[in-house]
Amino acid sequence: MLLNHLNFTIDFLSKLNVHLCLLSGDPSRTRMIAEKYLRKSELVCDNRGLLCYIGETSLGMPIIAATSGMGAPSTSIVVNELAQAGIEVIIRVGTTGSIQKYIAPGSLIVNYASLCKQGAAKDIAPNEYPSVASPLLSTDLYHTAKGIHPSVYFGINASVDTFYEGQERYGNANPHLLRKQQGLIQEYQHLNILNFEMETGTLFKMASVYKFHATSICGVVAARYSGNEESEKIMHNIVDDVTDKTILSALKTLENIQSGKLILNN
Ligand SMILES: O=P(O)(O)O[C@H]1O[C@H](CO)[C@@H](O)[C@H]1O
Ligand SMILES: O=c1cc[nH]c(=O)[nH]1
Repeated sequence: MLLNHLNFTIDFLSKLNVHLCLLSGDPSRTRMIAEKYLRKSELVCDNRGLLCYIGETSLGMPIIAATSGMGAPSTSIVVNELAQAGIEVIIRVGTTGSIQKYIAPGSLIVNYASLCKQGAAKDIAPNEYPSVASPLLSTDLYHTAKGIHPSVYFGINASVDTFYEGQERYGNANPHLLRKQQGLIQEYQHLNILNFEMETGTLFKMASVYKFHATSICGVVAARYSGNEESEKIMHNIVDDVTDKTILSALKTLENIQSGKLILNN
């Protein structure tokens, strides 16, 4: 049977025995994972920009590189279908904006929990349901990333539904933010929330409800703490470097599972 949006069959993946996934918001990141980091990669889905590739890690074992698209609704569809296809471990490999002044662009952030302000997640679990990563997977990813990059942070993120209003951006089509959005960055600094992005919170809730393992690593491409209009924009010059480091870290953690070095509880 074909999955509805990922146009491969459940049987196809189960025959290949693929249970591990790297999930990117951006399809070009998915393609880069497949073409630059996986052996024998093969495109298995190109529906609606949701590119998915199957390939082998350096251990010669299969993984899937999949695309969530931007935001929770698209993520909820892709993750549900990946879970139907037997995926047991998902690492989100993303980009993010830093909220804390001590986290500079170019750093990496592993999130182990989210403040999940996402509408789609409310269809899956009550709002109060914790949005938490798999502890063992996240810890391994954090230590792995520390071995690859000097500047790695471990903490809570805010997953929101909008890139502009929900992340307190002023320099765009809507400079008149609702009162509840004004001062958000300062409030989140006091709450020790490290970063903004748009998928992790829903992914974590889905992982707990569906019983699979998930964590998230993002490269910091915007400094949202400075109040400076320029720094509100994505720093395209650092995207490639941080993307490489996030992918390398996440792949190594999946290889730790494949080699038996990392054993996840059920
Ligand atoms: O880089 P990706 O994985 O797309 O993640 C981040 O970038 C997008 C916004 O530009 C959102 O999807 C956000 O979560
Ligand atoms: O500032 C940013 C950067 C990437 N992704 C986001 O959601 N926000």
